[in-house]
Amino acid sequence: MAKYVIGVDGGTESLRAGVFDAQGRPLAFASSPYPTSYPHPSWAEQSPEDWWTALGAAVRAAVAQAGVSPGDVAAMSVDTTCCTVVALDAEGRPLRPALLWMDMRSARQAAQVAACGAPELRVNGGGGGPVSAEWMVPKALWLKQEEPNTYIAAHWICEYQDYLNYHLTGAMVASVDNVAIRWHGSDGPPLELLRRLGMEELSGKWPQEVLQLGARIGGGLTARAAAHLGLPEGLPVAQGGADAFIGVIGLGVIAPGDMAMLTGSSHLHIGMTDRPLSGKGMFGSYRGAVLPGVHVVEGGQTSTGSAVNWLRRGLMGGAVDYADLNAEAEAVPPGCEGLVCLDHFQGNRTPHTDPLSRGALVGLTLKHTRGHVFRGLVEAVAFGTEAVLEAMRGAGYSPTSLTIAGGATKSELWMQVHADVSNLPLHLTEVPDAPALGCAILAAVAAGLHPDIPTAVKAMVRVSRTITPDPQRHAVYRRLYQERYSKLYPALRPLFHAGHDHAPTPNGAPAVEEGASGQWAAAAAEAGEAARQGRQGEEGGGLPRAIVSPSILAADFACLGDEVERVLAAGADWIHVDMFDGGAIAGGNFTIGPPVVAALRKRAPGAFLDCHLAVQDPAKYVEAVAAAGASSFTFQIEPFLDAHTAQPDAAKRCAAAAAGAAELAAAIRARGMRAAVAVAPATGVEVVMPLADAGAVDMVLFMTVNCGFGGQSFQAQVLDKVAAARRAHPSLTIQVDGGINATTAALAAAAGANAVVAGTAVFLAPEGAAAAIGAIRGALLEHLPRATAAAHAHATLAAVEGAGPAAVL
Ligand SMILES: O=C(CO)[C@@H](O)[C@H](O)COP(=O)(O)O
Repeated sequence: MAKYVIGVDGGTESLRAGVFDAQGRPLAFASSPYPTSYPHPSWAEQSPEDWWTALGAAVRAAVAQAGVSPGDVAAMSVDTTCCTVVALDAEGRPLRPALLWMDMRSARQAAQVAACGAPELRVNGGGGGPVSAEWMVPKALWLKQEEPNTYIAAHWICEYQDYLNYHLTGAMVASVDNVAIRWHGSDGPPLELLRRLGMEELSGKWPQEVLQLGARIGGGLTARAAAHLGLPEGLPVAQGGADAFIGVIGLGVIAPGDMAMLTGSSHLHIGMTDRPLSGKGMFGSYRGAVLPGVHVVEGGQTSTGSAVNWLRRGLMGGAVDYADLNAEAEAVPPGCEGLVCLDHFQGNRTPHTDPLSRGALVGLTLKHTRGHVFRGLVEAVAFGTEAVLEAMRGAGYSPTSLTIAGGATKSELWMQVHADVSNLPLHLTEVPDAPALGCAILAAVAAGLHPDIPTAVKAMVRVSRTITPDPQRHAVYRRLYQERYSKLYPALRPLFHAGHDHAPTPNGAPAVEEGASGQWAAAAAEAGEAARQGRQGEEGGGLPRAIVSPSILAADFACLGDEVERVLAAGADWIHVDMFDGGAIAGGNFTIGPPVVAALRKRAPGAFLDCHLAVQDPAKYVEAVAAAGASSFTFQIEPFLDAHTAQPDAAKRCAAAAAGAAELAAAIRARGMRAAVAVAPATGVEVVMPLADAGAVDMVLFMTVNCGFGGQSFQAQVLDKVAAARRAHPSLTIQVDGGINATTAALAAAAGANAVVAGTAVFLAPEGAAAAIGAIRGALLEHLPRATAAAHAHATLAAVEGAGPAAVL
C-alpha cells in the first residue's frame, strides 16, 4: 500500500516540496524558485505558468531525493500564498500576470471596501475594519476599475491555490480557508458586500464549490498533471489553503486555546477558539477556516525580524553576526537599563492597525551599547506580541501556549524573552518546515492514512522542546510593559500623524499598507501620483479610465472638509468643485472661490480637485486657482464665442473662439493644471472639437444641465454631442455633468463618456456614498468598453480612408 505523502508550500519567491511518511517524518525536500519572478518592473506580479513549472520541478526532485517510487506516493496537497489573485479564461489560462498578495495597487479600492459598511466586514476589528489592499475583493475591484476589459473577459477570478489545483485535477474549487479569512466568506459569498460595491457579478467569477481542508479534489491528478509531476494519474489531491494557516496545522495548533506564532521578517499570531469572537485590535474570528466548528483569531506585527535585521545590516553594515549580538544582549538586564523601543518600523498591523506608526528608541544614554539596542528591539517585539494578545484577551480569547516557528527560533534570547513577557510556555516542534508538513497532513487524510485532521496531527506532529516562562522576569516585564511600552504608541502617535491625518495619499487611500515592502510602497506612491494627476488609463490611447467626480455643490458646506473626506473614502476618483461667479454663464449662482479650494487642498493633499469655473472671465482666475492647489481647471467655451458675436461667419466665429480658448488652456497648463473646456447644453460640439483635435485640452465637459444648480434633470439630447466627440477621440477624457445617477451614467457611458460628475446622487444618497459611487462606476464600466471599441474602429476606418479626426464627426 502506498505510504508516503507530498506536501507542497507555494511561497512568495519559490515553491518547496517535501516527501513525508505517515508519521510526519520528512524524507526529502526540494525547492524551485519561480523562473521569472516579478516580470513587471513596477508591481508585485507573478506568472502563473511559472508556478506550474516550479511545481513540476520541485515535486520531481523531492521524490527522486527521497528515493521512493512514485507508486508509493498516496496523495499530495499544496498550500500557496493567500490573496495572490489571478484572472483566467474558461480553460484556466491567465489573462494577465497574477497580482501578488503584496501588490498594493488596490489601496484605494481597499478604502472603498472598508467604507461601504457591509455586514460581512464585521469580523475584523469588531466591525471597525480594516480591509487590506492585499485581500481578494480590493484586488478584484481594482481589476474591474482599472482593467475592465480583463475583468469582463475573466471567466474565473481566483487564487494561486485554485489555479494550481485546477491544473492538477481539472476541478475549479476554492479553499474554505482562503474564502473565510480573506474573501469575507465565512458565511458564504459576501453578497451584500459585493452589491454595495456594484460588483455582484464577482461571485459568479469565483469558483462555485468551496472545499474543506483535506477534502479530495475532483478525480485526482489528470494525465497531463501526472506526466508533469512524474506521479500516477488519479493520485488524490487534497484541498490546501493559505501557507501560514496550513503551517499552523503543521505546528499541531488545531485545538481551542492553542496559538501559533509564525516568525520571520514579521510575526503572525493565529489562535483557535471554540466560539466566534470579534473585538477591537484583532482580526477574525473566521468560522471554520481550518476545521469545521473551530474559529480562528488572527493578529500580526509587521516588523520583527526585519527590525533586528535593520540594526545588524542597515545600521552596522552586516559587520557583526547574530551570535555576537545575542551574546551581548544576554548580558544586558531586562528593561535594557532604561531603553524602551517601539517595533512599528513599517506601521502596526494589530492591535492599532496604523500604517503611519513608526519605530522608536526612547531613553538612550551614552552608556547604552549595541547589545542594549539589540535586546531593546527583541523586547519591543515581545511587548508587541503582548499587545496583540492583550487585544485578543479583551475580546475573550486567552491562549494557553504559543507554538513557535520561523526565524526567531534561532535565538534562545528571543524565545525566552517571548515566554517571559507573555508568561506562556513556548513549544517548538520536530519539523520546522511547518507549511509543507501541514500539507502532508492534509494529503494523509485524503489518502485515508489517517481518518481526520486531529488524528493525523496527533500522529504526525511532535513537540520537541518547551521553553517555560520565568515568573520573576515576567513580573519585571509586566511592569515595563504597563508603565513604558504600552504608553509609547499613544504618546508618539500625534507625531507620526502630524501632517498626515487628512488624506496623505491619493483619494483617501491609506498611505502605506502594512506589509508592503519599500519597493511596493514606492510603486503605490507612484500610482497615487498618477491618480492625483488623473493620468491612469490614458497612456497609449487605451480605454479611458472610468472616473466618478462627486460635485460638492450637493455637500453640506457647513462641514465641507468632512464631506469631501467622506466621499473620498467611499471611492470617489475626483472631487468636482463648482466655482460660479453669479453671472449669466453660472445661471446666476454665486458659489465658491479659490480660498475654499486652498482649504480643501490642505485637508485632502492627495485628492484630484476637478475645478469647474463657470465664470465670464476665466483667465482672471488662473493664477489664484493654481496657487490654491487645483488639479484641473475647466472653463466654459461660451464667453469666447460671445467675444466674437460680431463675426457673421459661423465657422470663423468657432475658429476665433477656439484660438482664444487654446491660449487660455496653454496658460492653465503652464501653471501645472490640466486644462479642460466645458460646453453648455445649447452650444454645438463643433465649437470645442478644434481644441480636442489640436490636443489643446485634456478633457471636454458636456454639461447635461444648464450651469447653476444641482438637482436638475438630465438632458439626454446632449449625448449626441458626446457620441460625436467619442467617435473622433477614442481615448480623450469626456465628462458629463448634471442629473447623473446610475441610470443616466449608463446612458452617458454608452454614448462614450468616461467621466461623470454627480452631486445629488452621491452626497445625498440614502444608501450611502460608497454604494452610489459603486453603482455609477459599475454603469460606466459596463457600457464604456463597447462605446470606446466602436470609436476605435471608427477612427481606424477614418484613418484608412484618409480622413482626419474632425472629418468623422
Ligand atoms: O455644475 C453643476 C450644476 O451647474 C453640477 O456640478 C451639479 O452640481 C451636479 O449636480 P447634480 O445634478 O448631480 O445634483
